[in-house]
Amino acid sequence: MIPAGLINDRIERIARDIVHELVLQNNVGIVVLCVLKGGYKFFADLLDKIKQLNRNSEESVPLAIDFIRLQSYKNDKSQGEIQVIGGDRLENLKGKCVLVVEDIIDTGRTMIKLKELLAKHEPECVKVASLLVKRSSRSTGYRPDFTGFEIPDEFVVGYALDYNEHFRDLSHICVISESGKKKYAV
Ligand SMILES: O=P(O)(O)OC[C@H]1O[C@H](OP(=O)(O)OP(=O)(O)O)[C@H](O)[C@@H]1O
Ligand SMILES: Oc1ncnc2c1N=NC2
Ligand SMILES: [Mg+2]
Ligand SMILES: [Mg+2]
Repeated sequence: MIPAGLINDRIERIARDIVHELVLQNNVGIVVLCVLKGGYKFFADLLDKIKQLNRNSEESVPLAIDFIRLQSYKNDKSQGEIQVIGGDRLENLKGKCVLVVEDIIDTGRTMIKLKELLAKHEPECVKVASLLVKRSSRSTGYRPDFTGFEIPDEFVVGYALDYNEHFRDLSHICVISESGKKKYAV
């Protein structure tokens, strides 16, 4: 389990790393791209921290935001096929530095698919921040540029992570029990 307080502290640290690496060393516009649905909590809290840091530093860079919805999980398994369900048209990413904000990298398929999609729009650079990275044998080995926590190969919910759309509203990140998986299986 990762309690909300620990998540908050870790996001403060990641925000600092991102501001140093991305915001201060960039002369192109930055677009922060939220990967819905699971990424929305990390996205909102991370943006708040980045804005706080921006306010305190003399130079602050305007951050544009964009959303894309990608779906591939049913129960606790990736369906292999990543569906792109709506989201902004990504034309305005051309020449920009894109910061992708995701909740978790498990097999890595979602991120690989997203990077392919983004490449078509010729961004200046793509950096990925994921709150969680799962150490799993199913992983393609993809690693994001910024990571919150490395977690063991367990299915977790809460803080916008779901199991068939349940438990996104939990404040903490918890491992779902076998009985919970059975009860909410589709
Ligand atoms: O690395 P992967 O194995 O691809 O798994 C990670 C992705 O799967 C989940 O999304 P999901 O398909 O559950 O959609 P959701 O974000 O709407 O919950 C999660 O939010 C990541 O986007
Ligand atoms: O542990 C997880 N919890 C929620 N959603 C996902 C997970 N792994 N890949 C997608
Ligand atoms: Mg997702
Ligand atoms: Mg999900």
